[in-house]
Amino acid sequence: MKEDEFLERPLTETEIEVLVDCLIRGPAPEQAINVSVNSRSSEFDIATTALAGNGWCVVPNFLSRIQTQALSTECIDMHDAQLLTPARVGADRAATLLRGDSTLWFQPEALSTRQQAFADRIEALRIALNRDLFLGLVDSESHYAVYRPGAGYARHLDCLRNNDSRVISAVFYLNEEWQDAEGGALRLYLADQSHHDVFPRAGTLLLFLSAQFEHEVLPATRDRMSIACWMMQRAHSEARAQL
Ligand SMILES: O=C(O)CCC(=O)C(=O)O
Ligand SMILES: [Fe+2]
Repeated sequence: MKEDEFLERPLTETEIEVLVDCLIRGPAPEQAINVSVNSRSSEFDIATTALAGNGWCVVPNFLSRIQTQALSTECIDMHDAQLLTPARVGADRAATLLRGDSTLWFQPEALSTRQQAFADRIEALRIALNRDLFLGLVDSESHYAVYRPGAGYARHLDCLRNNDSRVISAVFYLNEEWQDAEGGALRLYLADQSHHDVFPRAGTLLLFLSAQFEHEVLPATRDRMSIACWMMQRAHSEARAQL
């Protein structure tokens, strides 16, 4: 294949895997040529450009339909088994007025196969964001969230008190055949005082800068499932402590 031809089309999944692999581990000798040719091009180019311009973006079909359905089933099963617990806001145990979801944090050392598929994609995205936007993201954390009908999350910012480590908020939705009339939009408040509603359709990933965008989860008429994820930089307080 000619090098120009290679650059003019999006990368295949295999090429992306190779690229990510090389970024993490360094290229295997037989992969080195392709990777150097493609080091500025990835399937997340549209997302990183939009994020750089607007501070937020929507990535459709972040995982395959089968992978998304598998996560959705696992989330429902874990919810039915009462493994999710009512979320808290900071140290407040009676926060249900502000926030009505139940959550279960992913355990990085004990991910299910389906959670691993999500974590691998997030890792590829984290690497692309660092490469293209120099965000210095070192880690991520994720949890399942279920909002029962009528539950929401009042307008808020995702930054934790006394901790500036969260840089990117990423919300991945797990709801098949969601209808707008069922509500449940994530309302993102924009700098010009307008807002943008993102409906929680299966396969959609919403990304936004955690410190810049207040947002709110509107109540829905059916169960609403998602994976909420944050990509983090080293907290400045932590960095200072290590100096
Ligand atoms: O589920 C969503 O759309 C957003 C959830 C959220 O804002 C949060 O967990 O901080
Ligand atoms: Fe949030």
